[in-house]
Amino acid sequence: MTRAETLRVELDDRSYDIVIGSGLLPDTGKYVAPFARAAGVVILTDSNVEKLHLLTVEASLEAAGIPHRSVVVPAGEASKSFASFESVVEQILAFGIERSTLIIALGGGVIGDLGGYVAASLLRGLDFVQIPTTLLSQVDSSVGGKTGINSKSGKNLVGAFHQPRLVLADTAVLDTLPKREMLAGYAEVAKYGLIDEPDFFDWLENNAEAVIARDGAERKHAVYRSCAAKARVVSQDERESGKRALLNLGHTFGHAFEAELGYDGRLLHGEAVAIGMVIAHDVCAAMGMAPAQDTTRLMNHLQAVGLPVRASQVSGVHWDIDRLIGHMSHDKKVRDGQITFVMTRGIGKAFTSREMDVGKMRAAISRSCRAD
Ligand SMILES: NC(=O)c1ccc[n+]([C@@H]2O[C@H](COP(=O)([O-])OP(=O)(O)OC[C@H]3O[C@@H](n4cnc5c(N)ncnc54)[C@H](O)[C@@H]3O)[C@@H](O)[C@H]2O)c1
Ligand SMILES: O=C(O)C(=O)C[C@@H](O)[C@H](O)[C@H](O)COP(=O)(O)O
Ligand SMILES: [Zn+2]
Repeated sequence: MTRAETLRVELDDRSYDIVIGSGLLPDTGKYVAPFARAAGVVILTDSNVEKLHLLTVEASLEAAGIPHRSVVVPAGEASKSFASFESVVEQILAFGIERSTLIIALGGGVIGDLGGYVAASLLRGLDFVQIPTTLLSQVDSSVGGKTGINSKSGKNLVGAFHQPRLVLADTAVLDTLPKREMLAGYAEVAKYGLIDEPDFFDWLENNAEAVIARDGAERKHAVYRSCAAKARVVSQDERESGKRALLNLGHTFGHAFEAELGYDGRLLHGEAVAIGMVIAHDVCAAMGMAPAQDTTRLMNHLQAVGLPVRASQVSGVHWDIDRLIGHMSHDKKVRDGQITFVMTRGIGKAFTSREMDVGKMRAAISRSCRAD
């Protein structure tokens, strides 16, 4: 077995490990065995990951004597839908499952969110294991138990908190990931530095290229550090009643862009988050609470790695600011009709507040949407 590092998400009654290493996928059976029963496992994956990595996982389960079946959905955000949820649930029920059947979500955040919600719903709750295969899912979505699908009204509006039993992150599988997807995941890596780890942001400024380019020590460090940050927050605030909301930095804006485009792939989640994080810094600078140089520093870094930093970079879209602000009203951080925003005093100094200057926010969104 390859050398792996293990982190633990500490929760009252459902603590679990995050195992991170290079070349773990062929050992899936050994890692999953403690959670698999005679009823076996159902692997949920998407049409891209099926071609690249499903056989490795199936062979490993075979070798470990674990009965398995697979369900494949089309790749992409559109699979986080009611239609896809129904189709997956019906296919799995037709297999004849039991409460001890284990679900494995093998794929990116779409598969993790959909698979986790399917697991939460089937027979009122099956155990599941996350095997994240994108940078985004390895550093963020596989950890923390937020599962769900999108609705016409907005992003992730239907779902459940359902923690996995194990997260198995093989950094070598990222070698097959397209560059654009790698960059989208990188936005969520940078997010941890921006929230409260300025030293990590400094490190990323010097090492981003290596993190993105190859399965080496830098990539493993970035995945480990991101998971450690997320595990810490989730252990303290599993259900987002306080600190966990910081993980939403840039998301109130980013989700509005995604919803407006109907999740059609013109803007990936991580790209939307990159643009949203810039808006968050920009509006806080305009409100006089953060140094304007930090917005510039953030934009320079994201641009240097190849991420979009303005909504105007999505070609052929004329953004309607009122509609974008309308989408924001569906944010899950709305209380008593008011959004709790993730604001910042500068890089590494994020905080939550309801004291948003709506005029300055509108201006910051407009600056992002305007080509210049
Ligand atoms: N639950 C959470 O806490 C959380 C956190 C962040 C994001 N999310 C959600 O995650 C989703 C985005 O996840 P994502 O960026 O992983 O997208 P994704 O799941 O769509 O994967 C991106 C693309 O990469 C392909 N792919 C996956 N692994 C591959 C591999 N190893 N090699 C080649 N291709 C591969 C997929 O088929 C897909 O086309 C969004 O829906 C977002 O809302 C959830
Ligand atoms: O885990 C969390 O908490 C996050 O907010 C992580 C985000 O990166 C992620 O996109 C999450 O799905 C957003 O959650 P939502 O509750 O705003 O839909
Ligand atoms: Zn996110």
